[in-house]
Amino acid sequence: MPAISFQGVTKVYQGGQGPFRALDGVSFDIAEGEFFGLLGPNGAGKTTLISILAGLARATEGRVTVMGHDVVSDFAQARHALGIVPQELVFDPFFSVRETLRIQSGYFGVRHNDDWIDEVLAGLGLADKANANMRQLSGGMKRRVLVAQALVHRPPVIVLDEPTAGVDVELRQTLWQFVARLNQQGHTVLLTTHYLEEAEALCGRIAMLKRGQIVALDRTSNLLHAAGGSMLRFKTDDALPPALQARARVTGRIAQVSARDAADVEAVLAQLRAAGVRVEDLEIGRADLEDVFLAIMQGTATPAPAPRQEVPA
Ligand SMILES: Nc1ncnc2c1ncn2[C@@H]1O[C@H](COP(=O)(O)OP(=O)(O)OP(=O)(O)O)[C@@H](O)[C@H]1O
Repeated sequence: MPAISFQGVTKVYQGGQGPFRALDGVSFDIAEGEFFGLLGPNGAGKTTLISILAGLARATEGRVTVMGHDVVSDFAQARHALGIVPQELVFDPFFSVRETLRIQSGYFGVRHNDDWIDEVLAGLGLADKANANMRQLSGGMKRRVLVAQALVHRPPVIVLDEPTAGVDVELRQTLWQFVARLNQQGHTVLLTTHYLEEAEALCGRIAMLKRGQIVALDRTSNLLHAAGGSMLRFKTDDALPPALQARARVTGRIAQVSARDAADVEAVLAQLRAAGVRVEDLEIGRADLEDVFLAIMQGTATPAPAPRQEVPA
């Protein structure tokens, strides 16, 4: 049984300019124990998909289950299996951190869970703030409490929606260490993020969403591999020869060209030389997830083979 299953999920919004398909037949499964990344540019439909998963929005068509529970017909069970860390901060300022977490536990019918609350507080670097009032906390500390709140009922499936937007490096590290530990203990994690290096470091598989459709879904290592092994980056004032233009990304004076392997790197350099392109500050590096992401979003890469339902190792 998958931890999360999206089956033909379509969402049509009725807007001023007629109906708009924010999601168009999204289907994929996330297996139990996976650390899964959902990436996409602004407006791709990530928040819409997460809202449907959380039971906050209804799919126009299709079905979503969490640990086998339908998010519509079996809402309470599905919601209980989920720990969702939302983007926005909403708290009652008069309660302490511990009270806030106890109240949240109560919503899920969980009591006498102070040992777990202590573990979560320690894991998130909040142990010394347990008795502080919410209004005394900095924005970053409040964000940690938000994560703690999502975890009080020990959900098997943890959903992090842009959890590190505008968050400092220290919190990002604390958060990732803790979430990685929970994942090792068997919790399934679904992460949406704009920080591609985070997704690359943490996620075993990644789905990329573009205009409401899944355009790539594979193991992170396969996506990186499919993008071509290397990336040449250099500065130039000259126009690239047409053959290279087609596979280059140019931003101002900076050009980036992907290459499959060392022989291909040689071939690119030879083409530049033959065309008389003057190159400065040449660097040859490994393609990273950002390269993959941009290539797929711009349609210059063959995306990884159509969504595969591959069970993680
Ligand atoms: N309530 C709504 N009514 C009409 N259109 C909507 C509504 N909510 C979202 N949309 C549209 O659906 C599309 C997908 O939005 P969504 O918020 O899911 O994208 P996203 O991938 O989460 O983007 P971001 O990274 O900016 O958060 C967008 O074009 C958005 O304008």
